[in-house]
Amino acid sequence: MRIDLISLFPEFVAQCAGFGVVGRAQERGLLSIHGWNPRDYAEGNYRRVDDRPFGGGPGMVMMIDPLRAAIRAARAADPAPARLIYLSPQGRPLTQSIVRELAGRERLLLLCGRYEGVDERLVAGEVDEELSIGDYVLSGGELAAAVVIDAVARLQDGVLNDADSAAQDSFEADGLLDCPHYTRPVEHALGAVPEVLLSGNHAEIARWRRRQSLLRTRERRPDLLAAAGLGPEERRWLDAQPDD
Ligand SMILES: NC(=O)c1ccc(NC2CCCC2)nc1
Repeated sequence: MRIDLISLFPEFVAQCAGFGVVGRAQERGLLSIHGWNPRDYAEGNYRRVDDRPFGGGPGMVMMIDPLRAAIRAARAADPAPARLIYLSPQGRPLTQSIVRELAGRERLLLLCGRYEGVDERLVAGEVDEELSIGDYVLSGGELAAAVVIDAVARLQDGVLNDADSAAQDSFEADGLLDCPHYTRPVEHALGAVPEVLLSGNHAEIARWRRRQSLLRTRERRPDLLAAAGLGPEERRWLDAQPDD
């Protein structure tokens, strides 16, 4: 997958994407990230990329033309078509199902705003989709872009060495919260490991993990439980079994 970032700080996002599985994905050519800085396309000796907002008010607004030129340069750098995604609190809330959909694309163009945002005519005229990583305001879209890149990159074939780990991620499998995880030592001052996980009985372990996910989801995020489409036997099972 190819990802092009339009940002005043493209190196910021490239740095974030340089670690762990995403960094390895780049080393292995499963993912390539390219930065395009609107300042490189700004006119005048001050290379202006922002200006004061019409109608007054605090802060600055990113101007159309430097962004538009950077977008054009990014599109021209590769023949593969791509939809332009703008990261902002006004966007569609990002979910794992949207991540899965994005992960299937050949290419992503991510537009990262700064200041108070970008001129609305650029959004209306050039942006194909607006996405939000959550209901809070950041100083720039770069961190949101880094989140999208991480979530999408780990789903690329060959990125996670044990493919199951991605498939087993609760949001992956069924939209539920993840079950608890344990590792050595078995005994610890902070407590012991649930016996079932030491039993080697894989069917029983899978049942226990599923029920833990269900219990946790009901407890912490009942809204997700409703959307998870549980089978009737799981509902009975969830209500019937005592906590172990
Ligand atoms: N919740 C988010 O996904 C998000 C994205 C961008 C942003 N800030 C940017 C948007 C335009 C200027 C700064 N804040 C929050």
